[in-house]
Amino acid sequence: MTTAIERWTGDDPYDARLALGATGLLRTFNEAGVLTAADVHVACRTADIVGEDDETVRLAVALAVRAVRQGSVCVDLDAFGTGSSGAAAAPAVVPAVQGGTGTEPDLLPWPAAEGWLDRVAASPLAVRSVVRADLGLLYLDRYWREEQQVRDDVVARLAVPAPDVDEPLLEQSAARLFPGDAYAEQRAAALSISRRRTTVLTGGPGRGKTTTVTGVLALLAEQAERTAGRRVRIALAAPTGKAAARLQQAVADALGAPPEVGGPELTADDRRRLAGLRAGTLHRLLGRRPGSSTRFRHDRSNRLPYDVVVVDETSMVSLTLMARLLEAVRPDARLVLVGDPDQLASVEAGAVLADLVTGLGERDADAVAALVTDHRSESTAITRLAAAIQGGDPEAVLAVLTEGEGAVELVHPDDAAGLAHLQDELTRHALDVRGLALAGDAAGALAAAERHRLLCAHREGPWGVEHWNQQVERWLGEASGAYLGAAVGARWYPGRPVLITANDYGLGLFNGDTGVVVAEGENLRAHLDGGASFAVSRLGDVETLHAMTVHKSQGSQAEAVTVLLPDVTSPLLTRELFYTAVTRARRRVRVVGTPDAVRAAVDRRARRATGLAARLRG
Ligand SMILES: Nc1ncnc2c1ncn2[C@@H]1O[C@H](COP(=O)(O)OP(=O)(O)OP(=O)(O)O)[C@@H](O)[C@H]1O
Repeated sequence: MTTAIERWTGDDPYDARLALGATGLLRTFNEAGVLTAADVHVACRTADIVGEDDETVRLAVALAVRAVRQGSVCVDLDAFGTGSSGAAAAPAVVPAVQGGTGTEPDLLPWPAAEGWLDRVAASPLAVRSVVRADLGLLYLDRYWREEQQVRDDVVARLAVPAPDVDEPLLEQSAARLFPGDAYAEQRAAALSISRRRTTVLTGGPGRGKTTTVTGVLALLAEQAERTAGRRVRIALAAPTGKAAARLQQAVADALGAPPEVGGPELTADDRRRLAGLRAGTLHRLLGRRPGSSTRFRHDRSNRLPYDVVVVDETSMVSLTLMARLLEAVRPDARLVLVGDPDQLASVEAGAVLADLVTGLGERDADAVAALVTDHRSESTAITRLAAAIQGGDPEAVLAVLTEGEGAVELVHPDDAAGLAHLQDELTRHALDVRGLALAGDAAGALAAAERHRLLCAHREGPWGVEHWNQQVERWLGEASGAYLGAAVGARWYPGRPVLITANDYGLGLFNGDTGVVVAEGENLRAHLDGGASFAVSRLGDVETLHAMTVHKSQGSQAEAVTVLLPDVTSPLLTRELFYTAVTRARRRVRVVGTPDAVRAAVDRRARRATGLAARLRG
């Protein structure tokens, strides 16, 4: 085995992750913390049904189930087996968790890499399409089909003849909407998007993605009106409610903003043509189908009725959701996938945006438009920090963090004064939000909540969300002379920031929506970003949001951000996590962690095994 491997650890003989009935190889790998009970059970059940008793094949299937659980779409057995050369599409490269009770992964009886996948490919499990061996990788059937479908739909979209455009009009409007050298990069991207059916538009924070999208929409609306005499039908979507609300606000701001001197000029006609543009979640766009979480109302037989579909924060879109989106978009519609491929990938399996950028980019370079110029002047230190993380140079990252420009700082976890300062700031921030919420000022409380965000890698443990939520509630309670928080039986209180954790189509609530609980007379109401409000008794799946995970923070930003880096042994500590956390901040970033944790974060990649890039290339 050439790859470090993430394991669970524990010394409880009744741990639910232990598969008590397991035998042989699966038992050994389960006890070592490599496989969970669920991985073992799925492998055993499916193998039993087809009568497959080769233990190495069963182990391979269990590793494929495990891979999906960890965000990969498939597993590269070659990277695990002994005598392997360590293939490129390696499984998640993460450190072995120290102090496990079981055998160290390197000492486990891994099958020889040579011939392992071939045995699986010849097994009745592959013959009956339970698993698929393809591209040297092993897939569970569903993910293989989805990856194939995404590839086929993307390639089919590339083969559709280019849309008709009035070139002189396009050139003229592009020069008006993206004037001069300052907008040259965005103008080129906008022209390319306008002339194609499918484009991926990439760029980090502040690279001008929203400005480009707004300008493109104005170009296309003008083309539709002047050449076809009709309104262009536009859908704007993002994977979470929060990201959709942010997109909506950004587009509304761009449409409403007075033209800057030398900047883009949206005419009254542009504004009229785009008036009323609204953004929503991808789930809402595709339409719920009762009884199914993976199928939607709009699909291949009931396409979306839009000429242009723009998806923001595409890095958060899983393989499954991308498959559903691609089958629902009309083949002749323009599809613009916008995002930052350096961010963390989707919570569910896949790394679709990154795969599209590499795979599609190699197939058809014009299909990927990259914006690289930073237009944000608010904090150059944050920009430099993000660039240093992207560049993968730990010492450069530490240098930016310790230069002490005020906008970025590094606090050692043993620095008592630094932590006391953090406590003060968190308490003051929570008190501000509470004061406004007690006064019934919902808009003020929502705006105040956005001023600072505390981000953790983990949910549990001393550097996890649960601990820090309780901690802030205790400090807030002490400072305001009240008992606050679920820990003291007061789950709902004015000033409680909340995060919705499940979609509720009835109430129009989406996983990722955020808000604040506000006092209204005797009653408590949760006011959400985006305008809706509900009596707190109507909300089911909610968490407190004094702290949140970096994963959940994707698609949102705050004035200031504090990032709590976990210990170097944490498998979550990766470059993508660190970059995503830091780029949530608009003006100030405080990183709490040891220099070694910073180095480890920059050095480790959160790689996911997928075959999409290779499929798109081929
Ligand atoms: N070419 C440009 N010249 C000067 N300022 C620009 C240019 N393009 C965009 N801006 C300004 O830079 C800021 C960031 O632009 P924009 O919101 O389009 O970027 P973004 O990539 O969408 O950022 P985010 O990822 O944070 O949403 C905005 O204030 C915008 O007005």
